[in-house]
Amino acid sequence: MKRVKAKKYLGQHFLNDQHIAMQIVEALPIPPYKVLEIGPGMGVLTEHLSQKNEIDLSLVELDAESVAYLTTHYPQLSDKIIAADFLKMDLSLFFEGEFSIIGNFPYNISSQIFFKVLEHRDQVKSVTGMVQREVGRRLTSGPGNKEYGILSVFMQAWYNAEYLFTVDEHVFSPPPKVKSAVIRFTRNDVTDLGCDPGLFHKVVKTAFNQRRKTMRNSLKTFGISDDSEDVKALLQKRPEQLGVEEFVKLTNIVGASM
Ligand SMILES: C[S@@+](CC[C@H](N)C(=O)[O-])C[C@H]1O[C@@H](n2cnc3c(N)ncnc32)[C@H](O)[C@@H]1O
Repeated sequence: MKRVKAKKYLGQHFLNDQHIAMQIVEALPIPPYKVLEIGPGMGVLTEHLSQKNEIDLSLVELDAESVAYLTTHYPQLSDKIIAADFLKMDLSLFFEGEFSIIGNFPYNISSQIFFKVLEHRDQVKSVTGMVQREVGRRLTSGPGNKEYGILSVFMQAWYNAEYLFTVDEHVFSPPPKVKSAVIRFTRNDVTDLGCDPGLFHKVVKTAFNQRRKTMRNSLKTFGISDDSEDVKALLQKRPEQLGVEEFVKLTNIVGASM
C-alpha cells in the first residue's frame, strides 16, 4: 500500500527514525496497561507498541487515509482503531478506568490536547510524546523561566513533568520548521489542590494574561484585603516567579477576600 501523503492542515510530519520511535515507546510508564495512541499516522510508534503484549492498545486517528493504511498494516488492531478527532472524543465512553496516552502529537493542536488531558486527569495516568520544542519547554519548565506559563502551572499541579530529549527536524518527512521535544507527564499523588480549582484557574489565567505586572496589580480586581507581611511578599512577585503552591496560597487569599 502507498505511503500516506502528508497533509499540512492535520500537522502530519511522519517520523522516519526507528531508534527514536523505540525510545519514545520505551519512555512510556506502564502500568496502566491501557494505552491510547493519538495520531498514529503510518504507525511508526504503533509498530513498537504492538509488540508489547502487556499493553491493551487503542489508536485514534483523524485522517481517513492513515486509518486505511493502519487497518491494512495492523489487521490485528482493526477493532482498536478509532477514526475520530481526539479533541471531540468522549474519553469516558471509550475507556473505563485509567489509561496512558502516547503520541507524536499534531503540533497545531498540542495545547488543546493537554487541556483535554487536564479535564480528564482522573483517567489519564500519564502522557508521553512529542511536541514542538518550544511547547515542550513551556510545559515542563518551572518558575523563574521565561517559557513558564498557564499550561505549565496547570499541568504541573497534577503531573510530574519531564523534558526527555530534543529531536531534529531532519528525521521527519516532511521536516517541520522547528525542532521537537519528547516529554513525559506522570500524574502525581495530589487529589486535592488545597484550594478551589475553578478559582485557581481564574487566578493563574488572570496573572499570566498580564505577565509583566506584579500579582498585586493583576489581582486588583479581586480586591485582596489581607495585608500581612506574607501576603505582601507574594503580591510583589510576577507570575513567572510563582510555583504551584504559591498560586494555591494566592487562590486561598483571593477566595477569603471575596
Ligand atoms: C505529527 S503526525 C505523527 C504521525 C505518526 N505518529 C508519526 O510519528 O509518524 C500527527 C498525526 O496526528 C493525526 N491527527 C491530526 N489531528 C488529529 C486529531 N484531532 N485527532 C486524532 N489524530 C489527529 C494526523 O493525521 C497525523 O497522523
